[in-house]
Amino acid sequence: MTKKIVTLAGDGIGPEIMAAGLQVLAAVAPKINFAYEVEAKHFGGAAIDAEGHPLPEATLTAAKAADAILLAAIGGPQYNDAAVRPEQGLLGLRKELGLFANIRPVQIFEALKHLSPLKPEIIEGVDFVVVRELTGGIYFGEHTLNERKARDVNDYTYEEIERIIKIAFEIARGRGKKVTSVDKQNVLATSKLWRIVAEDVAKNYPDVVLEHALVDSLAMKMITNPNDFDVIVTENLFGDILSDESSVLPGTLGVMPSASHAANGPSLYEPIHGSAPDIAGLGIANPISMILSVAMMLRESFEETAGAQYIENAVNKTLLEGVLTKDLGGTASLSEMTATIIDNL
Ligand SMILES: NC(=O)C1=CN([C@@H]2O[C@H](COP(=O)(O)OP(=O)(O)OC[C@H]3O[C@@H](n4cnc5c(N)ncnc54)[C@H](O)[C@@H]3O)[C@@H](O)[C@H]2O)C=CC1
Ligand SMILES: CC(C)CC(=O)C(=O)O
Ligand SMILES: [Mg+2]
Repeated sequence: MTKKIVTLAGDGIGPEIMAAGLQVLAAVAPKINFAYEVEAKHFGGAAIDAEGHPLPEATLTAAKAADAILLAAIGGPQYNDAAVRPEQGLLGLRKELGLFANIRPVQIFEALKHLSPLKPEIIEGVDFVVVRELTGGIYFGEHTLNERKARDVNDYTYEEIERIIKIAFEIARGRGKKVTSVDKQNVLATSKLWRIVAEDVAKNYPDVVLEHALVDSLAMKMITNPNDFDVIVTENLFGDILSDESSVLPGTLGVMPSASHAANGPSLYEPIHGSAPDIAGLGIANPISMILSVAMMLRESFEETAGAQYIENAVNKTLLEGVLTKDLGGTASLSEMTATIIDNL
């Protein structure tokens, strides 16, 4: 049956990397007999410009009816002082679709080892997953701002914490059997509850080791001892920051994909980075984050493991051949890298 994929290209480098991701999908589909149709929708700043809202009704309706959603990136400095910002569309979409579980894998491609700013012996074998809670916490609490005082509310219910911790344990069960739950339990009430829930959930997973870590020192250990981690689970804000930090291990945000899942309904796949306004339109963005998001979609929404593997192998081969974009210290353009990945499929 033909699968319906809704694409949200968004802003900045978004349209460039989305085009690359779709070219790779089109090239791999015949190899795996994957039938799909694409419906492109306005989203983020592009939707504000076209329709006056970052998440137009038609976009939301199409996303809800999709089999999977591909999102590139949104945002840009031109919206910094706007009454409505692209980021509100992103948060709104996550909330509307109930995409509470954001999975951000961190792996080091063989070819990238020598490009990492860290010593090869530190990053050798690194393979962990950041599981970020995506529809609660401080991004979704009340925000008030006046000239002399501002306030952002961070709240979590037991159930919101429980469902994301369960996801982390399920993932850990299928891999290294270790969960590192990250909080700021020495200060925050939400973190005290987080730790209690983590302990409760752990009782149902005797085969998985649970450890707790405070977010400040964890941020340091992620860089000095990245091999200590298997599955890291944490709240929305900490997960946002820690996952960007984890991109230092491979050396660039440009190779970092993600998947976001709901209890029911379509999943969404997107790079972890933003719209990179500093390089937008130059044709030099690294498309791998988007291309690997396509691979995650094939594997996690459509059980097309072979298709995902074709893409991942082609990316690895391309990097080994030394076809590198500027963020990786190379001179390849986005289109040269995409074409080489397609040749290597
Ligand atoms: N999911 C989304 O759409 C997200 C949107 N944003 C938005 O993106 C805008 C820019 O935010 P920044 O803080 O600059 O973060 P960013 O992630 O867009 O860029 C940070 C740095 O990484 C580089 N970079 C990112 N992706 C790259 C790629 N594929 N290839 C090569 N280099 C890449 C950029 O050039 C920049 O130097 C803001 O409006 C922000 O709100 C930020 C994060 C996520
Ligand atoms: C608007 C932000 C919450 C987007 C972001 O930084 C992210 O999802 O990683
Ligand atoms: Mg982020």
